[in-house]
Amino acid sequence: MAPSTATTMAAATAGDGEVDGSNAPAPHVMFIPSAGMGHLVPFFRFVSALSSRGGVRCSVVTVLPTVSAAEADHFAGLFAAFPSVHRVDLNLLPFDASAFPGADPFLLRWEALRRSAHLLGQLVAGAAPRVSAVVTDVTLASHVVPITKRLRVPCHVLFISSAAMLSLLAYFPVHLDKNGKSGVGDVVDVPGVRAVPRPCLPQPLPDLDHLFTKQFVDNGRAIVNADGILVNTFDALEPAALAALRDGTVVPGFPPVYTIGLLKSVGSHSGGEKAAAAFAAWLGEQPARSVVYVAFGNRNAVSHAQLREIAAGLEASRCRFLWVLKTTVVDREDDAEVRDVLGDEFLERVAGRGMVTKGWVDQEAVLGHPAVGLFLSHSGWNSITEAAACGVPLLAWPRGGDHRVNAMALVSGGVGAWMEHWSWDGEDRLVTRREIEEKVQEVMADATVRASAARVCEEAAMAVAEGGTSERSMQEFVSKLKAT
Ligand SMILES: O=c1ccn([C@@H]2O[C@H](COP(=O)(O)OP(=O)(O)O[C@H]3O[C@H](CO)[C@@H](O)[C@H](O)[C@H]3O)[C@@H](O)[C@H]2O)c(=O)[nH]1
Repeated sequence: MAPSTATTMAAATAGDGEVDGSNAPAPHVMFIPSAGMGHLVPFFRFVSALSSRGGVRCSVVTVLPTVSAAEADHFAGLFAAFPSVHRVDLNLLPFDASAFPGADPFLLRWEALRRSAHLLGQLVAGAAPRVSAVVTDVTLASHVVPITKRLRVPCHVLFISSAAMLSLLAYFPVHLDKNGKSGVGDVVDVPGVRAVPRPCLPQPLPDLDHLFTKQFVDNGRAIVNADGILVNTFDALEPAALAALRDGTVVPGFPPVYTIGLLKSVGSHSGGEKAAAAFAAWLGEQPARSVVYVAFGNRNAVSHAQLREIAAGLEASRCRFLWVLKTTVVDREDDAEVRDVLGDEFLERVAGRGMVTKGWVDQEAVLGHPAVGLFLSHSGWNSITEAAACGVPLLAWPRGGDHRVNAMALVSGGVGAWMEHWSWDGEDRLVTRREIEEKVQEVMADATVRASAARVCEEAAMAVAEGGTSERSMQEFVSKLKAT
């Protein structure tokens, strides 16, 4: 198979690949990722993990055009690092977004992808060797699951958030059916897992006509018909949610749940080596556990007024910090300079003890650096899992979407603290510099939180080691693939 070559649909072939000891042809898994770095990063980690094990042919649908430069870089990085992973291009059909004024660009991309889903069906049906199984991103589940059923190809859903969030997704349609005209109500009580109060739900969810809600409900109904769900978590981190999903308490007849986490990068996928070297050099000069790493993911623009409070709070905390600052929703396509946002004077005052960047940072590497002692984060699930894998306590400041549900899971899992009353997107109140200063200082000094995060780190390592829960789950999944 030619490395890293794009194919047209008709020529989609995964090449000869490997065969297992029985001389049976290796199963061919076609991956269908979605958009947004928070979705692509774990998807690529899983493709890398599966590909590295050998004995499975992997092909990855690459949707063109990509939403951002960061996404394009990551696709290129995956195919360069794993030449045996086959690239299958899909050109999106034109999509008129005018019906959804002001909608989030990633939500629009998911909708465009969903409306091109029949093309995905042709890619699956036309591939050679025959596709033995599909792994789809959850955002496309309601379109991909029925297509694969028609084609009689097993379909697994890769769920890139917490098991807690998976339980909410699976149960939410049942909740709506039960509630009838009352709609969402004040609380969604997910059986066997937890009651999620309305203010902790993703913001658009109470609006049943919202595009997000429609996709959420459709996907929630569809995943029940998938052949399995792969979740980037591990049993000791979310025992209650996983047990309730597996034993049918959340939704009767729920498909098998495979815990495959915590996923880590294998090989190099991201650009920004120069920047990474600069941060590593600076981190290398800082005392152990002295730096607060501050980042709110790829999709969370924080208002300028709130950014100024964060800046003042970090400065007043007298802690060292590395801050990845973002002011727009699409990954890194952002023209404002750091000094335009924070001012030269601030940057001069914190010079030497604070680094601020708007570039792409290798977050996994930063969290793995011994100088980092705390992660002030929006609690996107990838950020939580990366911190957990490194034993870095997290101070969660949810901004939107699944963040508050994830924050509940991180607190019960022992990964860190959650500022429940700090406002998130759409709420007016600014979190003040004083609140940020005090909380950062408090959690930095909290030995109990630190010890708990260190314990989770050990448990995470055990889960993926030989005989660990996630390793066994992964083996079970691969055996199932080989049996198809
Ligand atoms: O400069 C950067 C910025 C981001 N990242 C990586 O990008 C990912 C960010 O993921 P996450 O922390 O989950 O945040 P979002 O980008 O906000 O992710 C989206 O997807 C997640 C998984 O579904 C959800 O939990 C989030 O709510 C949703 O916003 C992580 O792997 C980071 O390591 C970097 O490496 N460098």
